[in-house]
Amino acid sequence: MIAPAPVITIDGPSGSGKGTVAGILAKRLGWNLLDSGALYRLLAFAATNHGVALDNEPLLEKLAAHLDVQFVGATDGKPARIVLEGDDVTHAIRSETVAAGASKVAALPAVREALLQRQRAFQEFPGLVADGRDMGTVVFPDSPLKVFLTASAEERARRRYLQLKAKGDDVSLSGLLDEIRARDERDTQRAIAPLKPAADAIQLDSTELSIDQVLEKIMSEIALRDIAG
Ligand SMILES: Nc1ncnc2c1ncn2[C@@H]1O[C@H](COP(=O)(O)OP(=O)(O)OP(=O)(O)O)[C@@H](O)[C@H]1O
Ligand SMILES: Nc1ccn([C@H]2C[C@H](O)[C@@H](COP(=O)(O)O)O2)c(=O)n1
Repeated sequence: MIAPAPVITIDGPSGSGKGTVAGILAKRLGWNLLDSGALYRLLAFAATNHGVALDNEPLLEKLAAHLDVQFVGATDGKPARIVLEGDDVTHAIRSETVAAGASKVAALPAVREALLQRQRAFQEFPGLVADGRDMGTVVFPDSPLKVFLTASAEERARRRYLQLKAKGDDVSLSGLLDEIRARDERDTQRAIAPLKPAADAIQLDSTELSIDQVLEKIMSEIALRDIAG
């Protein structure tokens, strides 16, 4: 029997650097990338466009099962464009409003079930780097390397502040810290697939680490496990 493509999972709270690190790692290894948070963001965005309430589980389940989305091209390990129902929503789904909506729909069991196979379909050769909240605990429990990446809420808010300011968004540091804390609370306290480290995850606190230092630590775990050939 042929072994399935290897998966490296990177889970953690918002702003810990998962997406950044996963994108660079996927590019460096030449592997596929799954940004699972994008799927929850896309669902929240589509629901709002279609006038579906973010707590209407039966309708959200249907929408999730039939989500018409394409991840187009790839630069720096990330899709160049995300197209939802024919519209380019690459940037639109990155707002804090959409993030808060994503965190709400993600708490619904039927929604998570409807998105499960779509996420698993990303497991293709030569390998997959998957980032999210439950990649190591639920979606890819057999992953040979699970990383749980954290940072203090203050540092994550600071990073998000710099990121959004650089885009020209009018945001406040204290507002972002409140949003991050609210999202942490929802993501860790929900009944299904809560944000938590898998029992066999390695935990990395990036509060005082640069992106390169985080990558270096993960690369040495990859080498230790001889995962990437
Ligand atoms: N170790 C680090 N040091 C400094 N800045 C960092 C570090 N890691 C990530 N960043 C920056 O923090 C911001 C948020 O990072 P990123 O989007 O990767 O976080 P995330 O965990 O994927 O968040 P989300 O779950 O909300 O998508 C980005 O601007 C990124 O460049
Ligand atoms: N595997 C995942 C990925 C994401 N979510 C939810 C929780 C987050 O608050 C929201 C947005 O994710 P982000 O793009 O910020 O990583 O989606 C989840 O429940 N499970």
